[in-house]
Amino acid sequence: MAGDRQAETTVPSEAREKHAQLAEQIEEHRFRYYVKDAPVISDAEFDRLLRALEALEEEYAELRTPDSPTQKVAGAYATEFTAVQHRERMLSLDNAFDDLELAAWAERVHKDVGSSAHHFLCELKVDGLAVNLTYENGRLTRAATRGDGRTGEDITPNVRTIAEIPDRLTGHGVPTLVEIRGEVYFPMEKFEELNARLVGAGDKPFANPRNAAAGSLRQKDPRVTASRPLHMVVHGIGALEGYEGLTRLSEAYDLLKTWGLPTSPHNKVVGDLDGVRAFIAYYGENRHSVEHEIDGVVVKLDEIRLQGRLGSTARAPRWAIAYKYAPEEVNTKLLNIRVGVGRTGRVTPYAQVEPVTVAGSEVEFATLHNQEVVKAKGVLIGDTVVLRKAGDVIPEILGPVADLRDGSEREFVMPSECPECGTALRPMKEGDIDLRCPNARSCPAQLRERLFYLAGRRALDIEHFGYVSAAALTDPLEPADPPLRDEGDLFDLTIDRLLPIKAYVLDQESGLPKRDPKTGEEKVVTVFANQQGEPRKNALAMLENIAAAKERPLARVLTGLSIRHVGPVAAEALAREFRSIERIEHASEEELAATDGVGAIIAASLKEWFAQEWHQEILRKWKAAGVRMEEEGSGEDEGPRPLEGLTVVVTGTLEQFTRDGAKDALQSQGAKVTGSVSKKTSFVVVGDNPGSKYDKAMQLKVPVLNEDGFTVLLEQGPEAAAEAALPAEE
Ligand SMILES: NC(=O)c1ccc[n+]([C@@H]2O[C@H](COP(=O)([O-])OP(=O)(O)OC[C@H]3O[C@@H](n4cnc5c(N)ncnc54)[C@H](O)[C@@H]3O)[C@@H](O)[C@H]2O)c1
Ligand SMILES: [Zn+2]
Repeated sequence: MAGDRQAETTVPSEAREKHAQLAEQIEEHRFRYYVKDAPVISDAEFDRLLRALEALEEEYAELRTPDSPTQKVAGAYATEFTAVQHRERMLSLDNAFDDLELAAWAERVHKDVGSSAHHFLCELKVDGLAVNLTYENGRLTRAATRGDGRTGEDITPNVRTIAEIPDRLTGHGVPTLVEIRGEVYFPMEKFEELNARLVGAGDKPFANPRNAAAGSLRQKDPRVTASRPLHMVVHGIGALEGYEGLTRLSEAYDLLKTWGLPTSPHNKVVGDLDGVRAFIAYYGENRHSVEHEIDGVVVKLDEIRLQGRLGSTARAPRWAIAYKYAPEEVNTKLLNIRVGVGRTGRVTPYAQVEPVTVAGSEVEFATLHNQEVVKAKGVLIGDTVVLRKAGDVIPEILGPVADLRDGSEREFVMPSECPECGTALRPMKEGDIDLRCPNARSCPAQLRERLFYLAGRRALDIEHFGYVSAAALTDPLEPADPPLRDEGDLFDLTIDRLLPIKAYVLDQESGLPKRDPKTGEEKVVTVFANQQGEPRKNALAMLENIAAAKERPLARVLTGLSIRHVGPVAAEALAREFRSIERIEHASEEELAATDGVGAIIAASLKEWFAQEWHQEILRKWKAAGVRMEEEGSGEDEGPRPLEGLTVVVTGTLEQFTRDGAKDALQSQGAKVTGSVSKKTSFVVVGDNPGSKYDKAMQLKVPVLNEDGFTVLLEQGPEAAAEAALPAEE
């Protein structure tokens, strides 16, 4: 035991203790991850533990014994399954967490292969679990998990339920024996559905899709596996007998594909490190356009002979490396589930979590969509949860870490009353899942959100009018009567009304008052006046900008009214077609619905909106204040509108006009342009390849104009055009 004594003399006891502690923690987490399919920490946290262990071993080489977790293929085989030997070992992969580590690996590969020409094969790192499929004379005879790399768990009956995995290899050159390595994964979009089913049956939900894949495959009863939407993608070959002449791994994949195995369409061979970098950058950007979750890119030496020359360590091949992307999943505590009230009164639960950093930003809130989603996800208030932030998408909660529950967690109950105004919540229509606060006019939350939107970039674009102003003007602490009862009063604001206002500083994301970080008290400010009671600069600028906003184009005014379903695009279409709010109001539902980019839902919503008396009052007040109610040039002074009252459909390709050009030409003379042909259509203008609208016109005997007839319409008016119309088929 001389070695031991020597080690004791050089390794400080704290380091040794630290090492033992870390190793034990790591083994514990591996057991939870590989055997129970229920990890309690995130992968990023786990990787940190492993890196800490590696760092210690870097410093004190004596600690790097063969049984250290850094030296083994992680994993185990549970006694519930029959243990099976892999013919060739299944290895793990070394990781690179940044470009420097990647370059260092490439450098070593270059050195080791010497002057031999070589290529890099880039693959996606599929986030699932590894399986080993043994085919003998083309028949699937065994499927196993990775286990500890030498011994895995027999899951043959389970794997047979996966449709993508062939029972028999077909095609030319099928070998006498081959081990196929691949990853089984669970698609993200089916994940919530699975958890909903599990929770419904009183079972534990999974924390994320990776655990769901592992848990679904490692089932005693293969019928359970069969009920889960599992997929597989091939990423390697183990033992191979009875096939000669494979030189490149990329070519081997092509061959496997001809045998019927599910290979990845994303693999790419590149000549140098810059090619690898480009691949990494591309999938870093397009991570979510892939059919499975990925946590990185695996780079492999493509030449099989050179792979053999580089060999493997006890844990991983030297000829491959896994470049890890920034993690998108973290674990955090679900502190509370609150509900927020949106611009249209929709009440949505959202999660308030212990603040965490994920994908580069600090997250404190995550949407939960509606009460059914909360149930489906199976999360309880007080749970540790997996929080995911995928790219620019708003953060979401994937699932709970059920193994960490201590019994103090409680279920979320959807409130029956609006948290801001106390009105009883109800669905808008029977059968709607979403609940709404029906107090649209004066619910402080709805009014605040509407005003904020109205002042926003997509609508009136009023500078210096932000979330705090919206809240202060509609629901101040003082004075008792707010300067705005609703958005109708916006353009009548005066500085005198603003100066006395005191209000909370509201956080836009949660709608909750911000707190002073020192005292913890809710911040109250005189929003528009300084300490001397004089107007703040911003307040004066805001008033100026409100006045200027009266001149915004009609589409923006329309957008700002927060009519359900009428966003900037529909508003634009309506403004172009009808050119004034009055004409929109008086148009029939059919006319509205026939407008390109509008449709039946928006038409119905418009009708509903105009029918409300308080909406009419907003329009009256805005009009009196001088807000633009019609498109520029749509008034009396506009010149003749010889096509007023006509409805025209344009279809097919014209020679002299683009589609928009034809539309503008018609609309500038007062015609209405719609997208579908009906009995009320005055003319259908047809270019080349007109399609079904032409047939419909013929059927309904609507006059059809070719391009010449169209010119007649524009230059000489409807009577002359009727003469120039194509003869209707009898
Ligand atoms: N949260 C926890 O408690 C916990 C515990 C243990 C492990 N883990 C996580 O598991 C991972 C470590 O596991 P590991 O040792 O299997 O290493 P690894 O996942 O980093 O790499 C090896 C594995 O990658 C898979 N893989 C996916 N795509 C591949 C491709 N195209 N080519 C080759 N292989 C591909 C293979 O299954 C292979 O076994 C880490 O992400 C770690 O964070 C987490
Ligand atoms: Zn309300």
